[in-house]
Formats: sequence, structure tokens, C-alpha cells
Amino acid sequence: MAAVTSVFRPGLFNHKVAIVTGGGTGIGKAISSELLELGCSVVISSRKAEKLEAAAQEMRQKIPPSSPAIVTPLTCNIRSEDDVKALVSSVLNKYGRIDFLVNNGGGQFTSPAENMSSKGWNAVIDTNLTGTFHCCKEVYSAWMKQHGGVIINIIADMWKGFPGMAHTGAARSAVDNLTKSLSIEWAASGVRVNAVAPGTIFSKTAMDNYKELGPLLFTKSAKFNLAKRLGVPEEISSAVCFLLSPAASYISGATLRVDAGQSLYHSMWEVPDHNAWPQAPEGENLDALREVLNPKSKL
Ligand SMILES: CCCCC/C=C/C(=O)SCCNC(=O)CCNC(=O)[C@H](O)C(C)(C)COP(=O)(O)OP(=O)(O)OC[C@H]1O[C@@H](n2cnc3c(N)ncnc32)[C@H](O)[C@@H]1OP(=O)(O)O
Ligand SMILES: NC(=O)C1=CN([C@@H]2O[C@H](COP(=O)(O)OP(=O)(O)OC[C@H]3O[C@@H](n4cnc5c(N)ncnc54)[C@H](OP(=O)(O)O)[C@@H]3O)[C@@H](O)[C@H]2O)C=CC1
Repeated sequence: MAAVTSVFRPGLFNHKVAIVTGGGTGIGKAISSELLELGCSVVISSRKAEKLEAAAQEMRQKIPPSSPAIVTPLTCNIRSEDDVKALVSSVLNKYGRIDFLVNNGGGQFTSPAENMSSKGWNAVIDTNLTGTFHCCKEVYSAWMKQHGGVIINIIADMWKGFPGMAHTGAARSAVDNLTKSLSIEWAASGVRVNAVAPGTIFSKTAMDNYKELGPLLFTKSAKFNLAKRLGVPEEISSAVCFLLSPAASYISGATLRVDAGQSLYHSMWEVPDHNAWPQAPEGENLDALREVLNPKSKL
């Protein structure tokens, strides 16, 4: 299979250093691979050491000889502040700098809100909101406050609510807002903070997260955007690389929707037909509406 090649200039990120959470799979793997190709050393980080090591091995094979970049796998559960502190400290000990942070690690399960346990709700909020906060805060305090840098938060298409995944919708909306707050608070340190909101992006790992429901969820979702197809992780990676690059030097506090217009289009969530809604108030407008709906009716 042909390798994807970055549209950006080789050497664009030579000698820069990035942390990409969830960097060993799906979207994070595409981002890490593109950064490595462009000369940026990348620390890929998530909870499972074996998975990370395998991903790092695969990435090493693909770094072009012209790139000075190194990939380092380091485990970290972003839900734990201590883990995040240890990660940032290890990166600074090894590389002496952190130019970019990509908060990509995260996820959720599908469930109607009424069936979510408090533990399940908290797992998703802790991962996607608090985990992102931990990483932003630690990288800022330990490095970017003095040296500047760029942070990208990966969120989701939660603009019209997120039925079936209400926990993640709430967490990602919060991260959208956090992105704006941090961009203002940290501007004077030369830190840009932006977010990317992907549409439905296919990767094997993303689909497998939903077990037997995965293939149906992803295939069904393909028609709910203007492209009439699913996105792939490389289409998120190029947007992230743009926002990290000097080409985005005047962009901060923004969220870029990379969703082929999915968020403008209709939702895949069907509201069943029902008669449970309160009736409209009687009056001339309702009478006129009845006439339109049923012209022969005697009102
Ligand atoms: C077309 C549809 C998709 C469109 C949008 C796509 C968006 C994507 O984000 S795709 C990427 C998907 N990838 C992931 O979600 C990967 C990361 N996800 C996770 O790690 C989990 O989903 C997590 C965030 C919930 C964390 O899980 P875990 O580490 O196992 O958490 P805990 O062991 O601490 O306990 C969790 C607690 O949460 C509840 N729970 C977890 N999974 C489910 C489930 N499948 N169904 C119902 N409930 C679940 C449950 O209460 C767990 O507690 P216990 O019952 O005691 O185990
Ligand atoms: N694919 C899609 O359609 C969309 C994805 N997104 C978001 O994009 C991001 C990447 O998802 P995608 O690549 O598609 O799916 P993946 O399931 O492949 O990636 C999720 C990554 O997050 C890591 N992760 C999960 N929990 C933690 C944690 N507590 N600490 C550290 N790392 C963690 C996982 O690694 P490990 O389990 O080893 O910790 C994994 O590498 C996620 O935040 C996802 O929710 C947003 C919108 C749409």
C-alpha cells in the first residue's frame, strides 16, 4: 500500500519536539507519523505499553532518512495528574524542550444517557476533559510558560448535542471552551491554543472500540456529511500540522471543524414519531396550519 506523504515542506518541523497523547493508534498515529516525516521528534503516549512500542517500531521504519526525528513511546494515563507530571518531566529530561502538545487521547462508549452509571460518566469526563486539562496545565507550567509553544485539542462534532454519547458531547464542548480560555490566559507566553473537531473518521481501532456495533455505526454515518464518505486519520493530521505550523501564526482560540460539513448537515440520530409533545396553542395560526395539512378538513 502506498504511504501517505505530507503536503507540507520536508524539514518544516526539524528539531521540534511534540507530545501526542493517544499517538499510537488511529488519528494520533497519523499525526505522529506526519510530524516525524516533517522532522519533529514525537513522544507517543497512552495507557498500553505494548501497543505503543509496536506503533513506535512501525513509525521508525517509515521516518525518511532526511528527517532528524526520533519517536519515543511513553505510557501515561491522562486521567492521572501524577502520570502526566511524570510524562512531561521524562520528555524534558530526554529532549530538553516541548514545542507542541496534541491532546488526542480520549474516547467514549455509546449509551443512552439514562443508562449511564456515574462511574461510566466520570470515566469519560475524566478522560476527555480532565485529562486534556492535566496535559495542558503541566506542559504549560513546566515548559511553554517560559518558552511558548502550540497546543491542539482534538474534540468532536458535538455542535448539535451528541445523543447516544452525551458524556463525550459535554466533555468536548467543555474542551472547546477551555481552548478559548487558555488561548487568552497563555497568549502573553507566546502559546497558541486551538482545537480540531473531526467528523466521523474511520480507523480500525476507532471502529473496534464499539465492538459489534462498530461497523454499523461507521458505515451508517458515511452519508451524513457533504462528502458522502467517512474521513480518514490523515485528513485530521494535515489540519493539525497546519495549526501547529507558522502558517497558522495568527490563529489562536479557534476550533477548526474537519468534518466535510457533517456539523451543518442533518443528524444520524432519529427521533421516533410520537404524540408526547404538548399541543400547539389554539388560534388562527393553528387553524391555518391544519388547513394546509388537511385542506379538506372542516375546522
Ligand atoms: C459513528 C460513531 C462514532 C462517531 C464519533 C467517534 C468518536 C470517537 O471518538 S472514535 C474513537 C473511539 N476510541 C475510544 O473511545 C478509545 C478510548 N475509549 C476508552 O478507553 C473507553 O471508552 C473509556 C473512555 C470509557 C474508558 O474505558 P476504561 O478505561 O475501560 O474505563 P474504566 O475501566 O475506568 O471504567 C469505565 C466505566 O465506564 C463504563 N463503561 C465503559 N465502557 C462501557 C461500555 N462499552 N458500555 C457501557 N459502559 C461502559 C462502565 O461503567 C465502566 O465501569 P465498570 O462497569 O465497573 O467496568
Ligand atoms: N474517529 C472518530 O470518528 C473521531 C475521533 N475523535 C477523537 O479523536 C481522538 C482519537 O481517536 P481515534 O484515533 O479515532 O480512536 P482510537 O481509539 O484509535 O484512539 C484513542 C486513543 O486514545 C488513547 N487513550 C484513551 N484513553 C486514554 C487515557 N486515559 N490516557 C491516555 N491515552 C488514552 C488510546 O490508547 P490506550 O487505550 O492505549 O490508552 C488510543 O490511542 C479521540 O479523542 C477520539 O475520541 C473525535 C471525533 C471523531
